[in-house]
This record gives sequence, C-alpha cells and structure tokens, in this order.
Amino acid sequence: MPLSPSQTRELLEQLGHRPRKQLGQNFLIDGNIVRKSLELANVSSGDHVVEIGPGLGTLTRALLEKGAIVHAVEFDPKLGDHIESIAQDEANLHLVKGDALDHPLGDLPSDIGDYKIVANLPYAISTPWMAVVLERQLPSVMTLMLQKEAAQRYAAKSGTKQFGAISIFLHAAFDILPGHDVSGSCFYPKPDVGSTLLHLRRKSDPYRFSPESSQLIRDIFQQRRKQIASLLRKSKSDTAKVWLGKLESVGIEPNARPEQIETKLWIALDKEQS
Ligand SMILES: C[S@@+](CC[C@H](N)C(=O)[O-])C[C@H]1O[C@@H](n2cnc3c(N)ncnc32)[C@H](O)[C@@H]1O
Repeated sequence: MPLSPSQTRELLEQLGHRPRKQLGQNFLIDGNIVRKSLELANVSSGDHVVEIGPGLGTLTRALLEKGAIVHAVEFDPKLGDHIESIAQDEANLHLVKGDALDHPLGDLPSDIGDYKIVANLPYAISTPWMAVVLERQLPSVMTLMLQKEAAQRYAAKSGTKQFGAISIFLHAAFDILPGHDVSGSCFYPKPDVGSTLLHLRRKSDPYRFSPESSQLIRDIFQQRRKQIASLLRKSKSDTAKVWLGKLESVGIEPNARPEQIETKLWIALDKEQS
C-alpha cells in the first residue's frame, strides 16, 4: 500500500525533504492507481522492470512485492539515498543515482531477454526520455503516468492536432490502449496539471524508424500545416529526396499535410527507402 498523505508528509519531514516542483515530485498516495499500474503491466515474479524516478519508493515497493527485479533511476540525491537504503535489504532492487536522460533504462543489462517499464514519470522529461527509449531494445509493455497532454500526443491518431512525430514512432511499435485520467488527489502534493495513466503493448511486428527518418519526420512536423511535397523538396536530407519520389506510389497525396498522413503510410515511405 502506498503511504497516506500524512505518512508521506512524515517521511518527507524525516528525510528533511521538500518536494521539488522542477523535478515533478508529486508522489503517489492512491493504492488503486498503484494496483492498476501493476495489473496493466501484468507484473509477475522474475520480470525485469525499469522504473524512472522511484521517489519515496511507493511503486518500487509494490513492484518488489510482486517479485520483480527493479532497475530504478533517481535524479534527486536525497531521494536516491532513501531508495539506496531500501536497496540494501533488497537484492532485486538496482538503483542508478543519476539522470534518466543519461540512463534511460537504469542499469538494465543490454542482453536482457525482455523487460517492462512501469513509472510515474517526471513529466518534464517524458518526451526526450521516450525518444531515447525508442532507440534501445523495446520493452514488451510500458505503463506510464504522464501529463495528460503528453499522453494525448502519444496516443493521437492522424487528422488530430495532437498527432505528431512521437505519435508516429509509438504507433509504429506499440498498441496503445485508451488512457485513464487520474485525479490530482491521487498525488501528494497535487500536481497543477492533469495526469493520465497510459498503457502501451509492443506489437508482434514492431516497426522502428531509422535515425535519419526519425529526424526527418521530426523536422517535417515543425511545419505541420505545410504540404508534404513542398516540405520534402525544401529539406536537405537525402531521405527526403527518396521519399519525394515515392509519395504517390505509397498512396500519399503531394498536397497532404503531415498531420493528415497515417502512421502506416509513414512506415510505407520509410520501407521504400531501405
Ligand atoms: C512524479 S515523481 C514519482 C515518484 C514515485 N515514483 C511515486 O510514484 O510516488 C517523479 C520522480 O522522478 C524523479 N526525477 C525527476 N527528474 C528526473 C530525472 N531526470 N531522472 C531521474 N529521476 C528524475 C523525481 O525526483 C521524483 O522522484
């Protein structure tokens, strides 16, 4: 069970720690959300699970109770020391004290068979962190607490204003279940933004864009209202030249706007290139 608001305040006082807003320190105090996260990720004994920002250790303890081998990364030195004290008695808890952008999967061995990610993410780093995760071996599932707007962008379909490069990269590799909005009262202190629990399951045939193609898609979405052919014509990337010649053969109108082009067509373009 997570700590209640008063137990959370007591522990923070004991540690001499004030929640740091710039590090997104809104700690989970709702048992149902912790249970739901573990259930969605179907965490079972022996699973390798990456957790970003263990904080006071609420989710961490629940993962350990399930028998998971937890690879956690905590940036805040004081909270890192607190988690380290838990790790002394827990052979299954591996902590990296550092920045998740430098250690996106903690100390997870690169030759690990499969792994999951379960985290109440620090909202400010969720998108750059996700970009690095997508360059590594993909997890089988990700159950993530995100800022509501980020969750909407990740799950967005073409034709919506939230649809962007990150939506394409995620839809190419994962099935994304509809998110659950989570009340601010599930956290201490309450965040000033909305939160959504999002669950992503790796596809049986996940598609990953090459680094060049990923960069080109990001560049294209900087000007999402312009026509695709014109954007490709102006781009200096070699990939853009190839895509320009293939637009119509994969079924993309030259005057389509990037936000109207479905993920499967971006994949078709990228496959044409290789
Ligand atoms: C939303 S809190 C989650 C805390 C805890 N997991 C929970 O659910 O109660 C985010 C956590 O991420 C940590 N954090 C913030 N930026 C980080 C970064 N760049 N790398 C690793 N951890 C970070 C914060 O210190 C905090 O512990």
